[in-house]
Amino acid sequence: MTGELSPIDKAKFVAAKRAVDFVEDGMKVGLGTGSTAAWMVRCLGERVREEGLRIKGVPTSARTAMLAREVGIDVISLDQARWLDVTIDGADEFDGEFNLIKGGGGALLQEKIVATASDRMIVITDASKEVETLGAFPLPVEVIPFGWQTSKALLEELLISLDVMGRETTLRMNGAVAYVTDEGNHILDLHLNRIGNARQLAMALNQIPGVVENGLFMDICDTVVIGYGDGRVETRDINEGSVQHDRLDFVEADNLFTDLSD
Ligand SMILES: O=C[C@H](O)[C@H](O)[C@H](O)COP(=O)(O)O
Repeated sequence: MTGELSPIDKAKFVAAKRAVDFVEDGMKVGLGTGSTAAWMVRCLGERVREEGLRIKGVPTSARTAMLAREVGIDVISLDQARWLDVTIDGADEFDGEFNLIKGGGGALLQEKIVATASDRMIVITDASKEVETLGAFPLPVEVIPFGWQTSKALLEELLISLDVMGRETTLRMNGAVAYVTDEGNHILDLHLNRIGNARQLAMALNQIPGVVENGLFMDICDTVVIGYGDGRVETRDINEGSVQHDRLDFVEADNLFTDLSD
């Protein structure tokens, strides 16, 4: 099966594999959402089964909860956990200061709450997600369904007042109907190209009535683990200012591969 993995999936796998080394016995762990995070959940499940690692996992979506249970992780809610030792999650973009765009998979709200309630957030990613300036990836904004078109209009006015470059705003669709998040909300994707002042935009977006949360994760991520298709892994830590390199193989992906489409 490993022979069929694309270089990008290999990169995601090795990043996930390295990141679960940070999880220790007894920890409460936030479990991210997305294709990269799904590898991490599988790798963590393997440690639970093989090493008897005792952890509690707090999933950030219904799909992650299902996968976590499938691989043998003890799942609890954030309210049961209250505070977490670490959260490991993917990202759609990250910059040099470890600020992120997340929510490409629609899970940004639970992801932000869980990551913020953690001592440490580790992002796992392939190298393609690194950017100089955030914004090439459309920025997801979660809005409540009631009056979403009014929220969209207010949001577009805000972008003009902040002089943000690209201003196209699209309602995320699921086939012919509006996409609905785990919390029953919709997502507006902002096609901005380049976000000059992400900090200012993140704060201003959440002031708009109807906006629940936005996909800018500012000052939340501590560590970025970058995987490469040839098995190399780079770990950057913002607090220690360190960069570590090593190399993993793909053998274990054979056992862990279940459903890449997550
Ligand atoms: O809502 C989804 C999450 O923010 C994901 O972590 C993000 O979209 C990255 O997903 P993937 O690992 O599939 O590229």
